Amino acid sequence: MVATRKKRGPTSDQEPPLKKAKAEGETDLVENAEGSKENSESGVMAIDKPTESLTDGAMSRPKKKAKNANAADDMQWICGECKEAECMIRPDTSEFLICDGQCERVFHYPCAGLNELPPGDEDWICKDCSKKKHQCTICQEYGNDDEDVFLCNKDRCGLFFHLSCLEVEGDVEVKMVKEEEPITSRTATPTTVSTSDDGSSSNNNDGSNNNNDDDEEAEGATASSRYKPVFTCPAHNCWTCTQKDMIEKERLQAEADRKIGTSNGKKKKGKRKKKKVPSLFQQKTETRLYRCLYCPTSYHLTCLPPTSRFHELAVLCHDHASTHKLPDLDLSTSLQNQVESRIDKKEEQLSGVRRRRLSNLASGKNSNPFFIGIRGDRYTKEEEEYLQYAEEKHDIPRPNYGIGFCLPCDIRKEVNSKPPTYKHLSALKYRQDHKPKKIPLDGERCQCVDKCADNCFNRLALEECMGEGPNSNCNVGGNCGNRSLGKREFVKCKPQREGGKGWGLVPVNAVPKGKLIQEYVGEVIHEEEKTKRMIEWNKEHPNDPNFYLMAISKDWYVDAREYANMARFINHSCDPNCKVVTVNVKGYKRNGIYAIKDIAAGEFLCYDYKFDTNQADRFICRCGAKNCRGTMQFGKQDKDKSLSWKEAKAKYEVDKKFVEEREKKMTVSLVDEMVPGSKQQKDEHVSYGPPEHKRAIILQDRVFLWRNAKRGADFASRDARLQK
Ligand SMILES: C[S@@+](CC[C@H](N)C(=O)[O-])C[C@H]1O[C@@H](n2cnc3c(N)ncnc32)[C@H](O)[C@@H]1O
Repeated sequence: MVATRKKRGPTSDQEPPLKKAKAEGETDLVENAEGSKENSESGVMAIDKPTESLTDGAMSRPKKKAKNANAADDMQWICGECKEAECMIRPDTSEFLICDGQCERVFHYPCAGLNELPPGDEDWICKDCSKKKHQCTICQEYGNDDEDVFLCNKDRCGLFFHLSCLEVEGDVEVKMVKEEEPITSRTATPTTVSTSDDGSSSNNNDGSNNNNDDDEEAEGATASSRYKPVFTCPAHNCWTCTQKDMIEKERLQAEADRKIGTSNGKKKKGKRKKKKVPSLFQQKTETRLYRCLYCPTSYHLTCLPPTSRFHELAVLCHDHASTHKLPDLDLSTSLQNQVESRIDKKEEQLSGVRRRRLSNLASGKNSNPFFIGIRGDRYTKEEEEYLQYAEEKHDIPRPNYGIGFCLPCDIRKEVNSKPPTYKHLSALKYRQDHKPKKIPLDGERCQCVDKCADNCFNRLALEECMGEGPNSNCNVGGNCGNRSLGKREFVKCKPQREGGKGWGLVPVNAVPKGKLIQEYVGEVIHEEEKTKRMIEWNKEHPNDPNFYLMAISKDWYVDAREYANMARFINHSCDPNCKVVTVNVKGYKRNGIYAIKDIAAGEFLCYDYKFDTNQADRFICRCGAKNCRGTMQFGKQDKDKSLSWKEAKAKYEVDKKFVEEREKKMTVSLVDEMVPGSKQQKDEHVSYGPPEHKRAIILQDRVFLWRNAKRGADFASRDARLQK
């Protein structure tokens, strides 16, 4: 996705997309794998001087393109609404809109509720700015501007806060200034300072001021009309650096180092005095901050704690890393990925010389204090020697990303960072108070001899065999072959990123057709609880695209959002290699995911979600299959494909004729072999499908055999397929 950026004022200290990042001491950055400046189609870019900064990035509407647009104009940003670089509603949408109001956020225009881009030469104000209501960046609750929530005073920050939330956050100084004084005076001297000694602000949420010094002035006027809180929000300080104990540790370490230096007598007479290097924390105050996509927590690049997550588009702070999702990153065009593959390539070339990985060579000196062993911004002496040696002796040119090349973190670890966490379950989790009723098994014993295969009665009735001996429903017993869900005979799988769909699941080894892969487990909840959870989740996470609810029986659902196993990662495809089948195991319905094709090791598993929704457009499918119906909703394609009455009748006639002819030809009756009981009963089984008393269960489980058996549909074409 490519977009152009509207020219804005000078930079502040926020720099959301890491893609445009330059770390401390880093030289101007990166070229693509071929060494040329990155082309704009890829969304990956070369950066000269990032001249501006916005919380969620900024793009122009077409006519507002910056006059002096440079290479930095072509870059990806994150939409303030959907928190993605790519628009989910209109994937072909390549342009962002920037709000000309106070928030200055950017949006995909469909996410801003527009059908088309407004004219480029007119100002456009987002919904929140026009209503003068914004979300508090800490608690996410909406409030009226300048009454409940207040804008951070820092130039072009755009974030709003409740004063009470800032108080909880701590360390934020709130000053009250008279409204008639220009608030924009970033230089304005506050008339009053109302923070108490313990650091807490004495302001009320409505901005009123209880400070006695100002009682006189405030008399006769409502405080909110005269005073306004002025503060710099936490987004402008590095969270790590403001942890006092760390600063103290740094100070002690520096003191200890100084003492060792002096006692070793390193300062020799006559030697040129070494330039004083500022401490790590002093250095950092000059550098940019990277703000969490969901809160004001910001870090220096070198201060990102291991519990945060990030890639070149965005950062999730230590609080949001496990509960929120990073924007999708196209690995094929990812800057980090490209740089890493160049390192790999270089290492391969050099492997005859030395086999050690560049990334293992990092010294402590400039390395990230949180990621021990990961280089900061320079090659170490050893790396320098190594590259020089390769160049001189083996004529291998130095990588042209140059010495200053720096990656914010170990690339693979971050780009392919861990899948979202959930609480692992090995079986369905029922609620004590509210549980589905046990559904008795049919009670008929199967007639299988060595093995219960596809023609086992229990299997056909979507029941697993259980027990042994006379009371069992199985003629074989033990390892009959129709007990895999009960025995949890699952296939070993691992989660893996699946482009455009978040995380997916792949089997470690090849899986033959028909095999059970995993069970879809989670909390078993009733319809009412499901509705309640959906409403709550949508309210709290309006942009979360992931759904984990699966029907298990009438009015009962499995919710795999919080409690689950790996099956929760299996994505949808319109041309699936798996299928979900609801099976009765010892009286309880369970959803097994079975292979319907031979599946190679490492091939993404997928089944048709058949989403029961009337919002087809909200559930856009990106499976890429030839027969993709464009949505994960069920039925759209089926409706299009429905036959006309004439066609249906013609088909029926063909089928009828086929069955009649086949019956005449049959020398051995399949019925006699397969179905127990008298001739009359057998015919009934075959002509009318399973017994009538199973009708409800079978229809509920969508066993289409029932309909087929009843109507005799499409036998001719099925037979033709089998013959093939
Ligand atoms: C059960 S989750 C699957 C795991 C999910 N990808 C993740 O990262 O946790 C279902 C969600 O995955 C995404 N998804 C699955 N298949 C998809 C597809 N074919 N196209 C687009 N999104 C898909 C959708 O957001 C969907 O709501």
